Amino acid sequence: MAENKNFIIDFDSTFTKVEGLEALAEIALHNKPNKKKILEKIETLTEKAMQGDISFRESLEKRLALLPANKDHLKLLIVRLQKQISTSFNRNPTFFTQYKNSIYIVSSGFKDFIIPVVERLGLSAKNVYANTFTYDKEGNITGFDEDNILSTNNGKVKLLQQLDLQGDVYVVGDGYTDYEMKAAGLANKFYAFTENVAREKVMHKADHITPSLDEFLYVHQMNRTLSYPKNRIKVLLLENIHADAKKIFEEEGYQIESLSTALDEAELAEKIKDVSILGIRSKSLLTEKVLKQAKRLIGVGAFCIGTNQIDLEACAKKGVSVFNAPFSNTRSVVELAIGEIIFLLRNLPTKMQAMQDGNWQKSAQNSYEIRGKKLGIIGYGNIGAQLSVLAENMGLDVYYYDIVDKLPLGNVTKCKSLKQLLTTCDIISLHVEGKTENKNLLGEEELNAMKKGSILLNLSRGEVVDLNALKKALESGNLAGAGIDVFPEEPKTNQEKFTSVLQGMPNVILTPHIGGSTIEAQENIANFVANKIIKYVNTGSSTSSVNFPNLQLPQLQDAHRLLHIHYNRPGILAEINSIFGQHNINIDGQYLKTNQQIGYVITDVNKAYDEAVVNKLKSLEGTIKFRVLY
Ligand SMILES: NC(=O)C1=CN([C@@H]2O[C@H](COP(=O)(O)OP(=O)(O)OC[C@H]3O[C@@H](n4cnc5c(N)ncnc54)[C@H](O)[C@@H]3O)[C@@H](O)[C@H]2O)C=CC1
Ligand SMILES: O=C(O)C(=O)COP(=O)(O)O
Repeated sequence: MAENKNFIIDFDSTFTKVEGLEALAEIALHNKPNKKKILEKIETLTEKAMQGDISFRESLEKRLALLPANKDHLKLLIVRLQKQISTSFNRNPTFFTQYKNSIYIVSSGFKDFIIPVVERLGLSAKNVYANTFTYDKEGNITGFDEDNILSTNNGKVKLLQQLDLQGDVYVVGDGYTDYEMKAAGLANKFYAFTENVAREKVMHKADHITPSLDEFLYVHQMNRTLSYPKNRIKVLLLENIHADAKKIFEEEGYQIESLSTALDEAELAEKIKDVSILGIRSKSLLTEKVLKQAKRLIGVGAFCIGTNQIDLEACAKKGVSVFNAPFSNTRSVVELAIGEIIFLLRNLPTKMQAMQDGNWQKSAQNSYEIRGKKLGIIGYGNIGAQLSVLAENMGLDVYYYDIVDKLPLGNVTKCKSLKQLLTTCDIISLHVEGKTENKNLLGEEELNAMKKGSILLNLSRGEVVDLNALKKALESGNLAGAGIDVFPEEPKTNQEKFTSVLQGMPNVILTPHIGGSTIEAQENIANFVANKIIKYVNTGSSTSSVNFPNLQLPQLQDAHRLLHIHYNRPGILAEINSIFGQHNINIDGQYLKTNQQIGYVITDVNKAYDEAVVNKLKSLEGTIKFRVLY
């Protein structure tokens, strides 16, 4: 209850993102030649006092002596600080209006600039306890009111003793002097506020570290703008995902752990326990066994195209939405395939190795142009279709085979069967997904059906080709070469050894699953997937999720959004709406989509609703997950 709680809030680097005196020095020293040096001295003095290394009085006296500021500078400072109110403070205006009489700004800064800033969030001057400047006749700052208790050492403690507040006292601040109020027994708890600056020494003393005001309000179960503080969302990124993803999640306020390798099942099962968002690439297997341990998982990002490494159904049944990047690395795969086709038709792998060994093999034997050759693409999806366009432009005659009806682009010829494609083409390139049905799609029989002297590319998934059969086909001379980027068993890290039956074979290109490994692709993937996940967390929007019904949702406006994920069974929407009806809830908007496993219902309701509704929705039979957004 507000009447029993008092909130002591620091100003510099807590209420605002910056230190007031430092910002004032920036303004006052504008265009002055010694600006940098003086600013550095002022910052050092501030930091020393904040860390508790020198007395506050000493720091203040020294800082003001360095500061040639006047009232005009102060006016500019106020405008600047009003724009630099901490993000999470600005995000929670109702906290300030609702508790304005119980919030005290206690600062060693100066009322001259604090009051006009805190008034912006509805606080009044009478609840601001801070120092005041003294001025000369021209309005230059000459010093500070030395009788003010806050200008003395231990000033905040003495002030709080004088205030003699009744009820609980909670201190929120970033400095050591804020902690001292708790240490003196004058506050129940000290919350180290780290949104703008995180000081080890202060955090170490805190009862609770609060990376934003949202966390403080969440802990106290008070009225707030965000239902769940973002700093509580833990993200685990594996397999060297591009640094942009970490940056994007960090800017959103999430906690990130980033590893360069994949983890095995047992390691991942252990690590995933408190993770809300998992980011992986093609190596990490996300099995049902791992998912059993994932108590807080909301979303998974496959920072690649393939999702065969993820048990998508088990994820859906756990209410975990999975996102991938279906286009971002397609061009990179296509470019590598084109390069390999040229290399293999010119017999380059063999010739290059000979040069390395000191053998000069100038000859046109076994070397061909790609122009006019027949390229057969298995799997005419995003990669296959793009390859067909580029290859056709380079003069290849393109054929494709797909199990799904696909629009042929350009002059491409569609084959009715895999056999037709294999027996027609000089080059076969695989671009199918890695589902179980595609295991050994090209085995002995299919490889034998290929034209004599043809070449094979596999840049899709390792299991799709039987490598022992491929070895035989190469040895028999039926196949003249192969480019293989993916393998049934791939090392988890760059330190692990790689072995394959194809090692040492002539005219074979072996690459370490790098079809999509270009700077451009990795950067695009990081941005695409990270933003999709953030949108899902913030709005519930599941557009382009690979295992959830896709719902594109409007921006939430002055409403609560209730997200209900359930097993897909008849009648559940009616049951949900009957709960709303029983509680007289006004529905602003409702969105429903189902897939084979699950149903996803999103209901926007007006602000006021009974908590009992949430409990009823959560306990409705068939419920998998329930989230409230506001
Ligand atoms: N080497 C690498 O670094 C990379 C590998 N990939 C792999 O390439 C695969 C394909 O990527 P996209 O073209 O973006 O996927 P996509 O989903 O757009 O296309 C796959 C196509 O294969 C077809 N298909 C599936 N099974 C088939 C079969 N048995 N016979 C004929 N057609 C079949 C599907 O109907 C679909 O049209 C990914 O699933 C991934 O495994 C993707 C990116 C990078
Ligand atoms: O995008 C895909 O499916 C790939 O195979 C690329 O995987 P990677 O991100 O390189 O582990």
